[in-house]
Amino acid sequence: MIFSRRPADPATRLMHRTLSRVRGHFLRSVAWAALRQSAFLAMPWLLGRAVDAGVQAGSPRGALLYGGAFLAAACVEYAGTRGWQLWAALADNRAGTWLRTRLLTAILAVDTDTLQRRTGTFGDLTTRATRDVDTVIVWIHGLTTWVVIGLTALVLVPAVAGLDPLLLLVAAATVPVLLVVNRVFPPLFGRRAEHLAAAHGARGSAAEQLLSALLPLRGVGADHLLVERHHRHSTEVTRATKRLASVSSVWEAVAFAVPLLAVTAGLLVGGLAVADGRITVGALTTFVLWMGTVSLAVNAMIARLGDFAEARVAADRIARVLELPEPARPYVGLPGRDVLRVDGLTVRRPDRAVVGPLTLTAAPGEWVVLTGPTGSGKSTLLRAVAQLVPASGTAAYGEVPLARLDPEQLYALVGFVPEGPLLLHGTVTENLLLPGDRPAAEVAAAAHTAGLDLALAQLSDGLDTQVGERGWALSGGQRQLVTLARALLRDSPVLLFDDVTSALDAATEAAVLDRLRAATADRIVLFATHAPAVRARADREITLAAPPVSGTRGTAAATPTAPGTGQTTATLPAPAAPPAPEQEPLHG
Ligand SMILES: Nc1ncnc2c1ncn2[C@@H]1O[C@H](COP(=O)(O)OP(=O)(O)OP(=O)(O)O)[C@@H](O)[C@H]1O
Repeated sequence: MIFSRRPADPATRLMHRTLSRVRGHFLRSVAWAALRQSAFLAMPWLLGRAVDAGVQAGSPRGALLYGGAFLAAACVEYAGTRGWQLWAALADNRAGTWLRTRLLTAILAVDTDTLQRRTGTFGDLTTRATRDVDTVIVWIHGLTTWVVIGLTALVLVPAVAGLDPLLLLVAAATVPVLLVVNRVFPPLFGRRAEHLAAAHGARGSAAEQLLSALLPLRGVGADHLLVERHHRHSTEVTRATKRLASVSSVWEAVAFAVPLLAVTAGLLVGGLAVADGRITVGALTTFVLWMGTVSLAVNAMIARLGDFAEARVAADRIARVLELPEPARPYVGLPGRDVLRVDGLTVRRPDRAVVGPLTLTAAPGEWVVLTGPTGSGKSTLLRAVAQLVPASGTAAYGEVPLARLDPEQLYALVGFVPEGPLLLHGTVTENLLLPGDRPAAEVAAAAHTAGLDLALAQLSDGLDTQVGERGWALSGGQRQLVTLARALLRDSPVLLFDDVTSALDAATEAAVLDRLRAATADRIVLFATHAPAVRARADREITLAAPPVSGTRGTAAATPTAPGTGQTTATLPAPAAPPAPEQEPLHG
């Protein structure tokens, strides 16, 4: 049974699971489609009967009777088609929503390194959530057609045999040819569909980079490279589309021609049978019309096989993201205010120097600064504490390992502000309230602590200022402070700040840090920065050693130093190892 068998490979398993989510809608569409096809198949028979027995010279009775019967069949056909398409559309819509939700849930439950390993780039990930999901739902939409095809075969085999066994033989001669055709083409079609999906993913990435990096690269005169890269990938999509279309067009044309050849043969054989008096003209009419229906059914079958091949490729791409670990279950018994314990936290990445180990304990009210040379791993370790990159060692709040928390609990406990502030199109307030609604007084307090009154002083709309796409209508410092205020609003007992004051002038930075220090008297703050102003206000400082030269194993031991001194015990930094390219290089 289509819903109960457990298929082996992840793509087919995902397709089955998606279908079983919309079982009710699908079965309704099947019922309506069966009704429609029954009426559709009855029409040639009615026509044949009308020719043979119904329509007679001198009497309108037969014409009226068969005309009425034909109209009734047409009405049933209309109602059936409507019900079929309606339920199929509802099924595919619901399936698409379910798949996209699963995809988003899986993405949110996983760290960025793992996600990147599985999907390559964010542009490609977007393609999986859009084009690939759409491809799967096209398959779901078309699935009902198989019932129509099956019903056609079920009805027409005995019906054609009833007209004349010789006609059935002619119709049956098409089957082996069709089987061969449908064995030769699908593997080739599948390979080319796979190539096309990959080309779409690469173009999605290029489009994403074009939009996000155009401004910075225009500054160095490299924007044309992004445009060229997008163009190159578009050309590849066009090429892959043409290659797929060339297979599918031959496949479809050959498969469609076979039943038409059978009609030709049937006309000859049937015509001779009419001449012999073995069958009537009406029966021959019915046969020819039915073979027309067979042509349509074969055509639909080829289209559905193509949909299936493409959907398998798309489902495989989606399944590779969904294979990510299941989200953690909510942890019961979360402590109130407690200490943050980081023990031997180490990040290992292929072809990169080891980052860490980091070991520290911080109590509520403490500010700990993580400092060290460029590339020493400050941001990486902060992300590892926030569970955003996979790491060995532990980070725990009290006795609760952060790795065991579900995302909701983790984000309630740990607020992380990355180095590059990202805002969404809308007002400052809307950006502050992205994590959820908060009372106006709390918004005002967080905005004040983050120094938005200072940073937005020259903007007449204040917190109602439109920030523009990705916040580009604000200055770098303003953007940093909005993201800082947004994190403060979450009231998390642990705050991780990655160089969040790097774009501020000295006076604003000092004012913001003083307010922040006062507002976080009962919170743990971990700062990754070189900024002297932050280091001067910290209780403790941990200095990471310089990253080792590429190819060697890391020895980035963390060295604690005296509280508030701003002094480090690190030796002079060695030159940072150049990072291995992760994506297509910009040159060439
Ligand atoms: N997603 C990633 N995949 C692989 N390697 C990464 C990734 N992110 C960072 N790295 C590498 O980890 C190392 C540490 O980078 P990180 O950003 O943590 O340094 P940092 O000390 O914060 O530097 P800076 O002071 O410049 O902000 C670098 O060699 C970097 O190339």
